[in-house]
Amino acid sequence: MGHPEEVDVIVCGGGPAGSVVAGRLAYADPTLKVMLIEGGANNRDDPWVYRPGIYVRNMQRDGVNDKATFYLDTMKSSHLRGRQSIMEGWTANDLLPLMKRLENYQKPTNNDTHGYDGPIAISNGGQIMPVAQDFLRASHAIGIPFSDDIQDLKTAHGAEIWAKYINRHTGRRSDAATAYVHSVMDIQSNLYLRCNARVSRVLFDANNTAVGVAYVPSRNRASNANVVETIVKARKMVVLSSGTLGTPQILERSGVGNAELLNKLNIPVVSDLPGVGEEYQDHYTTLSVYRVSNETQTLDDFLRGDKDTQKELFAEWETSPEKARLSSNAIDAGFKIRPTEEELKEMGPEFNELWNRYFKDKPDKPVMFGSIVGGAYADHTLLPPGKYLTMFQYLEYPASRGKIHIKSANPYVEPFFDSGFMNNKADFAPIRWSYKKTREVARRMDCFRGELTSHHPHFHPDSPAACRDIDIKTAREIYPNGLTVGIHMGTWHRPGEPYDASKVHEDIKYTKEDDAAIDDWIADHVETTWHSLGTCAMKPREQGGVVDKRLNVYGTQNLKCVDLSICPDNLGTNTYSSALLVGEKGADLIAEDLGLKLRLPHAPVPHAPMPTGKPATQLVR
Ligand SMILES: Cc1cc2nc3c(=O)[nH]c(=O)nc-3n(C[C@H](O)[C@H](O)[C@H](O)COP(=O)(O)OP(=O)(O)OC[C@H]3O[C@@H](n4cnc5c(N)ncnc54)[C@H](O)[C@@H]3O)c2cc1C
Repeated sequence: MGHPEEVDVIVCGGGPAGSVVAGRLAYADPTLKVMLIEGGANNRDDPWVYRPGIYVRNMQRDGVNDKATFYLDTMKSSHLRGRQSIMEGWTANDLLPLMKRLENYQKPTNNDTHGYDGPIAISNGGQIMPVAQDFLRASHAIGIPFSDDIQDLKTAHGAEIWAKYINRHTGRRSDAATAYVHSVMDIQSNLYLRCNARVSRVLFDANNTAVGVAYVPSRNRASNANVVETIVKARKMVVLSSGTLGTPQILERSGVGNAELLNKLNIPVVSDLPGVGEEYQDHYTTLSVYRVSNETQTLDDFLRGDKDTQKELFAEWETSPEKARLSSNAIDAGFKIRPTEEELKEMGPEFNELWNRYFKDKPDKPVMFGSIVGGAYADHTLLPPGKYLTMFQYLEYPASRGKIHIKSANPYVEPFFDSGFMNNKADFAPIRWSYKKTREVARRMDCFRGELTSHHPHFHPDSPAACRDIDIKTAREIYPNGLTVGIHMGTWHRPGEPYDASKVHEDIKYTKEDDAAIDDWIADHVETTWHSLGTCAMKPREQGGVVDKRLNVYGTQNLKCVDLSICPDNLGTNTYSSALLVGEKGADLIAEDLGLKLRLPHAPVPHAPMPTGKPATQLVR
């Protein structure tokens, strides 16, 4: 049966926030017709989505990846910082019940910040790699204490076995669509899911009331590349949940944005909101890769495509997914950190100014996150053989800002995007500091066998801080019959001594030149964590706000934004949680507007098909 041309509520975008809104509303009232329009493919029971250990496959830029859209910086720019106060109804105390409502927390805990019967399972995954314990011991040795929960809304300096959105009973990723959308579609018929469809614009009546949307196929294969739109009407509400990068583009194509830009593009102005698409934020990441001993358990052979290893790991999944190695993403431990007084002195005036203004009196705000991956998080065709671990350094509250704007009313035209990364100098010091911290942790791990020099700052070869690659003993174990093992011409390969972690007590000393080398490396390699937020901020209109505290878009009716674009400031969290939370809050607000009561707990989460012991189809799409 075809989908209706008119429904009650249209949700545009089926990421975590949109899935929560669509699923919660549809489940609340089986007579309410809800349509969820999603640009990507349906993920229902897709083994390339639900197995945590293969997630990198979904990030390959191979041209046929229907699970990702890639945004490339088109220009550079510079922005100033503008922190905002919290709006009424959005304090941690207001949101805590909603955080609990979404969780099915499966870790032991000593605090009361978690929920136990929500749709999203959280656990350590089925297997914890031994490098995680090695990491925790080494972190403790440099003053980062162990905690059993650094996500308790208070801890800002501590290390833990990393919690993940994985159901420990099934080994599966706890994705929002399965939890909130497929669960409802299994038992009710009022939720319509339209995938591979890109919302081009919102339709308004003469009073600026949203009355529907137009969408186009995600890929334009129409004759003459014409834009062929389909219209769906919404009787009650249009919700934009297309994410930090998608939502502002839809608004601008609909006439909601900076009037100057819209006039240039011949788009009739519905609401002049210069804040649309501005203040883009992210968590910035750099990653450094280390050599580890050949006995260390890592995912390298699996990731580089070793056939026997892949066969073994896939087979393990098919028989007991709940404890298979693929039931984890190999990111098994991590920390949040704040600098000491001594460390602050070395972090320069720009960061100290930011510290005094923003962090000093907020002991629950971490400056950096760090985490360990049991394997090289890199293209393995570009790496030497052997085993690796990767240290991630994440900047939680960057001062830099970016922006995204459409270049055309045509939904297929790529936008202008400036991530703004590092355009505020204050962001260098914390990343530099945490590079040093993670390096000190790595050096103290039992498995450590040197730095993969290509993935570290290029210090002067004479500097005591210069990186040292794999020692010859470990290298010989990799190629016992190799005729070139141990030769080194020039300085690019500087083998370390055979390693003994128990002898590491002193921290590496860095000179000004060393710090400059780290900053160059940061500038060259800093990356997204895909924790994008902030382009349709919830704050007063006169301050550049786009939505009010009920998530209504200023100057319009029946139109809300519900996704991470609404965040006026950054978040020291994993943003998937925050997106789900914004979805829960949005669902509450819309239910109130429509006079509905949400039904709790949510519809049962489907986990079919249960493993049969036979390999599932490994479709490469
Ligand atoms: C590779 C990767 C790894 C990540 N790892 C982690 C992690 O380990 N932990 C963590 O907490 N977070 C992680 N994140 C971040 C997390 O996924 C995001 O913060 C979260 O998904 C944001 O949710 P959202 O609902 O605001 O928007 P999105 O997830 O961006 O959802 C928006 C949805 O709208 C769709 N869409 C966009 N434009 C249109 C349109 N015009 N019409 C219709 N549909 C549209 C998109 O296809 C998408 O499904 C990761 C993200 C990525 C990409």
